[in-house]
Formats: sequence, C-alpha cells, structure tokens
Amino acid sequence: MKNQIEQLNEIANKDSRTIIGLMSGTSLDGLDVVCCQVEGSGSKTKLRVLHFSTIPYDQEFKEEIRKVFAKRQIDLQDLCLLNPYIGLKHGQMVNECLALWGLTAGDIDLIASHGQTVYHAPKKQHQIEGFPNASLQIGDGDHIAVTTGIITLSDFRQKHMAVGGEGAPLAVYGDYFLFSEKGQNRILLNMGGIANFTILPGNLDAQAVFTTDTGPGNTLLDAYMRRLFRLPYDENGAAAAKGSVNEKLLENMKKAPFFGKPFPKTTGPEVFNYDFVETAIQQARLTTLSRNDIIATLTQFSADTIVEAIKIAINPNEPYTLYASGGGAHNPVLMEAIQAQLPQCPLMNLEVLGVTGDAKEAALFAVLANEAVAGNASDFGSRDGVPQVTMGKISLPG
Ligand SMILES: Nc1ncnc2c1ncn2[C@@H]1O[C@H](COP(=O)(O)OP(=O)(O)OP(=O)(O)O)[C@@H](O)[C@H]1O
Ligand SMILES: CC(=O)N[C@H]1[C@@H]2OC[C@@H](O2)[C@@H](O)[C@@H]1O[C@H](C)C(=O)O
Repeated sequence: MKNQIEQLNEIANKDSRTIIGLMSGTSLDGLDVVCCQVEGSGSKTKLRVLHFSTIPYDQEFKEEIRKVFAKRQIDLQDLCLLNPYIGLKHGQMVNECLALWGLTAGDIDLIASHGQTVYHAPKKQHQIEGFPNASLQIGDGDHIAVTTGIITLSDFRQKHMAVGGEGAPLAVYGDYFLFSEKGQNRILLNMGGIANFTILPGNLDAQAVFTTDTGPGNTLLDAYMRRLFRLPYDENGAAAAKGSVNEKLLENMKKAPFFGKPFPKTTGPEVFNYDFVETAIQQARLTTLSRNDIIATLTQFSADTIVEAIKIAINPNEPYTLYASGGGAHNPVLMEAIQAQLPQCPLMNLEVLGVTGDAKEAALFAVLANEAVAGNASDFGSRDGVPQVTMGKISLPG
C-alpha cells in the first residue's frame, strides 16, 4: 500500500502525466478509450490526445447491460453481477488498446473511468422527500486497476452530488480548462444519447460559465431506429431526410415536465425513452405516421430543445461560436436543423479545436483525474451546477 501511495505522489508531482480516459455513454455503442498527455492543472491544463479507439460492445454485452439500464424494476442479482463484470471487461478493453497502440501498463500513469450509468435520478425528477440527487455508475474501479495493473480513478459523479450537484454535466470542468479562449464566447455542445452544452464566456470569468443538459440527443432516435428499422442508429440522418416533421407530435413531446424545470438540469433515458414517444403519439391520436416521419420528428425534437435551451442561456447581444461533439455531430440533418435556428452562431465540429469530438467525453475524465491527483478545486463561484470540488475515487492495483 505505502509504495503505491508513494507512486501516486510521484505521479502527482510530475510535470506531465499520461492518462487513459474511459467513457461508456447512454448510447451503449462501445467504450471510448483515449490516451492523453496532460500537463499542468486547472486553467493551466494542456491536453494532447496521443491515441483514441472505440471498442464496440458486442450484442451480448449490450443485452446484459440493457437488463438493468434505466429500468425502475430489475433483478438485483443482474446489477450485482454487472458491477464487477463491466469493470473486468473495461480493464480487458484497456489492455486490448495498449496492445493496439504498442504500449504497456508501465507507460501509463493513471486510468480515469466513468463507468456505465445505469440509472440517473436527480431530485427534480424523483421528487421523493428526504432523498438527495442520485445517479448510479457501475463498472468497479478496483477490477479495472487489478486487470490492468494501473492506478484507476472512477465513480466521479458521487462527489459532485455530495456537494449538491446533480452529478452531471461534468464536461463543464474539462470544457473550461481546455477550450476557454480570451475574447471568444464559445458554446460547446455535446450530442450523445442525451445532449448538453457549456457556455464559455470570452472574458474567461469562471463564475459566468454555464452548463446544462437539454434533453434527448440521439437516445430517442436510436430507440426508434432499433424498433422500426432494426438498425442501431439513423446513419447520416438518412431516414430523417426522407420524412416530414409532424408538428402535433413535436408540440406534444415538448410538453414534457423536464422542459418546464429551471436550469441547470439533467436527465436521461429514464425519462426520454420509447414509451415517452409512444405516449405522445397516442395522446396526439396519430395513427398514420410513417416511420421516416417519426424519425424526422424526433430529430427536429432534439434540435429544437437544444436550440431553445441555448437561446435562454446566451446573451442575445453577443456573438458566440458553437462547437459540436458526440455522435450527433455526425448527423447532418440534426446539425442543419440546429444551425438553421441559430444563424448568428457559426456551428463547427469540435475537431477544429484539436480534440476529435468522439474522444471529448473520455478526455474529460482524464482531466478530472488529473485535477484529483495534481490539481486544486477551481473556483466556479457558488452557483448551481458547477460545484467547486475534486472528483474520483482511487483504486490501487496491488
Ligand atoms: N454517422 C452517424 N450518423 C448519425 N448518427 C450517428 C452517427 N454516428 C454516431 N451517431 C449517433 O451517435 C450515437 C453515439 O453517440 P455518443 O457515443 O456520443 O453517445 P454516448 O457517449 O453513448 O452518450 P452520452 O454522451 O449521452 O453519454 C449513436 O448511437 C448514434 O445515434
Ligand atoms: C448521468 C450521466 O451519465 N449523464 C451523462 C449523459 O450523457 C450526456 C449527458 O447525459 C451528460 O450530462 C452526462 O455525461 C457527460 C459526460 C457529462 O457529465 O458531462
């Protein structure tokens, strides 16, 4: 134990650390594995992506996770088994990446693992008296540390909630440290299963940084593509491009209580799922919608709710540039629907800032691990959503 603590201390005192970030999001498409060189900490952080791979989940693994994913009722044994199983699998996937990249465990200082969110229940959503914000990520960090032989930080969201946050979005910390630029107002928009954004003011005032989830990114699209087309997602927006938006369904979905709640707020597939859309279709008494029309309407729904949230959060008299990341940035129909409603904010891919959009969330956890080991809690003021805190639990391999 003592020599591992000494090793951790050495890592903390290095000028630069090699950190592997792991992210497995709500889309259940695979594990994003990014190897980064991280220098400094806080607003002096410099990050360089050395390697990036996505290890796709096979059908069997996806089905195992879906047994518990975002469900109110599950077999508790399934959850118990999945926690170490996912940790073990993620550790093996890291080993696979190391071999692919020609590296060994000795080349890596730390792993930063998000784990798999299986249920997200902020208080605004569960509304149960006496119970705090809650969110559960599984894929045990000790199993990753032992499987790889690398010190691992995991379970980042609990501390955020312990100090009053909703456990998300955490991207704001990485966004602020890595992508703030003096004189430029930036909006970093991530469209994964769920969409969120961070506003980075050009005056670099940490207290004016703002972040929130906006609602669905791809999660409803993916759910309907699976049911209606037996496909995992709407590749390049092909189905949406063939359909027409149904205004009645769109308006019905926008009545969801989430959209009336104050910012900042967070959500997940516990709320935005297949049944949510089915209920909206039935309430609108729509019986003749084609499957392409449903996909077109769901795409517009994601775009509109993203745009409506951004419009509330920005200063209409200032210029902003929008940088998109996450799988939704590959969907031209979604991107065009956003740009059409925000003509004053040029929309580009995050890639132009030097980090590939697909690697962004995994890199974020590398930044959070770097902060926990070598940084200090940065001062974001005393506003909701961005508590001043370091995050991540430490697992030693030996
Ligand atoms: N070429 C493409 N065309 C359209 N959609 C795409 C394309 N590539 C990826 N996507 C969408 O992006 C999704 C994956 O996005 P991503 O990996 O960012 O999500 P995630 O990290 O799992 O989610 P979250 O950020 O909510 O946790 C896919 O499920 C799909 O819907
Ligand atoms: C509870 C949870 O896993 N939330 C995810 C999810 O995926 C996107 C959005 O909802 C975001 O709030 C969050 O992830 C990113 C990495 C975040 O915390 O910034």
